Amino acid sequence: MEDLIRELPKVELHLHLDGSLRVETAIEIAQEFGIELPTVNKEELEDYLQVSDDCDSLAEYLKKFEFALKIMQSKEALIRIAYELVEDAAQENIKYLEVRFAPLLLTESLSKEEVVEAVLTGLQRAEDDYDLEVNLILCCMRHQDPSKSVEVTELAINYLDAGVVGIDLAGDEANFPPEEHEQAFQLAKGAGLHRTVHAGEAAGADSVRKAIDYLSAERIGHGVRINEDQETVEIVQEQQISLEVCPTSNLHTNVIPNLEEHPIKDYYELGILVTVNTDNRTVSNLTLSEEYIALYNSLDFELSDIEEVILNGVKAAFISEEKKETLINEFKTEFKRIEAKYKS
Ligand SMILES: O=c1[nH]cnc2c1ncn2[C@H]1C[C@H](O)[C@@H](CO)O1
Ligand SMILES: [Zn+2]
Repeated sequence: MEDLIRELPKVELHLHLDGSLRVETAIEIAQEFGIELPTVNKEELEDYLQVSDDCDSLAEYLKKFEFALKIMQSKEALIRIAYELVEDAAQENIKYLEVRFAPLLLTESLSKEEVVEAVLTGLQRAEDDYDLEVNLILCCMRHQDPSKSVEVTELAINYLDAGVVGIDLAGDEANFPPEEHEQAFQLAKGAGLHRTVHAGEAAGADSVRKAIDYLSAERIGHGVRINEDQETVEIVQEQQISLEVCPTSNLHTNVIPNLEEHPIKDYYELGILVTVNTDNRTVSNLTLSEEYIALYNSLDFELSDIEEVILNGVKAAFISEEKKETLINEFKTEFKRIEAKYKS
């Protein structure tokens, strides 16, 4: 079953570039550019880039991005890291990928335009070399002044036809409410940019409601805690807001006590459009296939459920209805072929 899951065509919608760089790459870039790291030993550096079992909150989890952000301040680094992330995704048969990052955290020596262009270059080179489509989402950060979110949105609008499809709001949810960023998100909506918001992770259902009401979120990053309020669950159902669920990340930020108690199965059974994602491959030391295997082993998802969740990912993707239909048909054919192969 595990091999079969690895082979299934997949989609990933919630994946942070700065939480997913290869540890070896971090070391090589640091050496090449004279960036100081606490250690150049791979196993030791993993402790700085990966979350430990005793991480007890999102705020603590977010500290794991410090060294990655230091390494990602040059064009060369950004091109390489973006390329390698798509390569890693292609290796587990991801056919459609949305990558996200916060451009304003990477402007120590580059302009924000140079940052976005370097990432797009890396993504597009990998798209040319591998059989998958990739789009980019730019993150606004909760702790930054709302005017910075407007700046990120304007940047996203400039690259709307060049690979950027939407904006996100990320960062410390417990201490910074979403409504302050309303102007940016309404600007995005008016310009035809898609909107996703991290919510219902380190704060409750109220945070999800605000993301929908003030920020016109079409998708919610995580949304684990919507079940704290029945009305919010109903709104998510009625408005067909999709959830970018990242079960292992939720375990690491201490939103759930163990995978078996993750509410994703309840949401799936209610007909909510749940999708499955890794969030941060390096921080959580995880692949998307492993995340699906966890659903199978810990949450009683059957193969048909897993396939349905994969198709939910296509339905929730920030692409045209036409592309969705093409991908859904391709995936269904592949599902049948792979199932037949493993039966025989
Ligand atoms: O799960 C998350 N919740 C909130 N913020 C997050 C999460 N994972 C990553 N981030 C932040 C840290 C990164 O620097 C930023 C942009 O990728 O997004
Ligand atoms: Zn995230």
